[in-house]
Amino acid sequence: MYDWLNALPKAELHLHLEGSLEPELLFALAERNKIALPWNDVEALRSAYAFNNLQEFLDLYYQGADVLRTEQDFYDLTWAYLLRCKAQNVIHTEPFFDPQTHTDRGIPFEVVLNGISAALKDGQQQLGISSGLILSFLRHLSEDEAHKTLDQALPFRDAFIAVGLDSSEMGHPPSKFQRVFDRARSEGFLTVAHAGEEGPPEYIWEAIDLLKIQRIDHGVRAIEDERLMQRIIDEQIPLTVCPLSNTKLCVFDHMSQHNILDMLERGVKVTVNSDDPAYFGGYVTENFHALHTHLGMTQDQARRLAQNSLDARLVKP
Ligand SMILES: Nc1ncnc2[nH]cnc12
Ligand SMILES: [Zn+2]
Repeated sequence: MYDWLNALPKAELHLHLEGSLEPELLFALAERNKIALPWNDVEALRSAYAFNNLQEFLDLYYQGADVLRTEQDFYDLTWAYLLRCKAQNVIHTEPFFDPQTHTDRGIPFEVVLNGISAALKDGQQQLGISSGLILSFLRHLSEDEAHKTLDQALPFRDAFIAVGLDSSEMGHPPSKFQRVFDRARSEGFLTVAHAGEEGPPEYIWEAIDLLKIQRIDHGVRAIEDERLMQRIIDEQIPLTVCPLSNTKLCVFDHMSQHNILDMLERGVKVTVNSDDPAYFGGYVTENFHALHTHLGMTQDQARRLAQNSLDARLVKP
């Protein structure tokens, strides 16, 4: 089944480039940039990847991103991810990057963007993988900070298809970013937002009604609100679900409790994604395979999930 799932053509719609930083590359970049690390080796770092919640993961994710300093570093990060896409027949990807994670450390916005964009262009030309980049605001920071990031992005507007919202969800509802999302939409960007990963269904309502999103990232807590479920089904609002992430971050205690196939069978446009594969133990195929192993996902269900990912692209082929 693994090989069959791997060969299925699919799109990835929820992937943080910073979360695809494998420990081996993290160590190589630390050496290249002469940065001392608090871990002795790759194994010691990997063994730190045990999380009780989103925040514990984010603390390590931001620490790991500190090795990314130069345009070449961002190129290498993105290229390594695109090679994984090629190996798993991901024919299209719409990755996130978090500019504030880097600009707050003094890395110029253009350094980050140039490295990523050059790799995405090579991915199209050399690997045949199409893409659309999503600029994600960090929700634990202020809306003013997000406005400044949007200002920095406007001269490069052709490099992005959408803005998104990620980082610590609880206490940072979508409504906090309504004005900057209004502005982004008026500048021609599409919008997506993480909502209902750890946060309540109310945050999903706000993402739909206030941020006017095209897709919900995660959204698994929608199942707690029947009226919300009907809305998502009626309007076919896609959810970019990340099964391995949800179990690693204890959103579900075990994969056998995940609700993605229940949602699929109820007519929700759910898709399968890897979120932060270097930290959660697998890329897209591993996520599909876990659904087969623990939930008995059939080939027909896998085909529908893969088709949903192609249908839910923001960049139409
Ligand atoms: N799963 C996730 N949720 C929120 N912010 C993130 N940043 C990277 N991964 C994330
Ligand atoms: Zn995410």
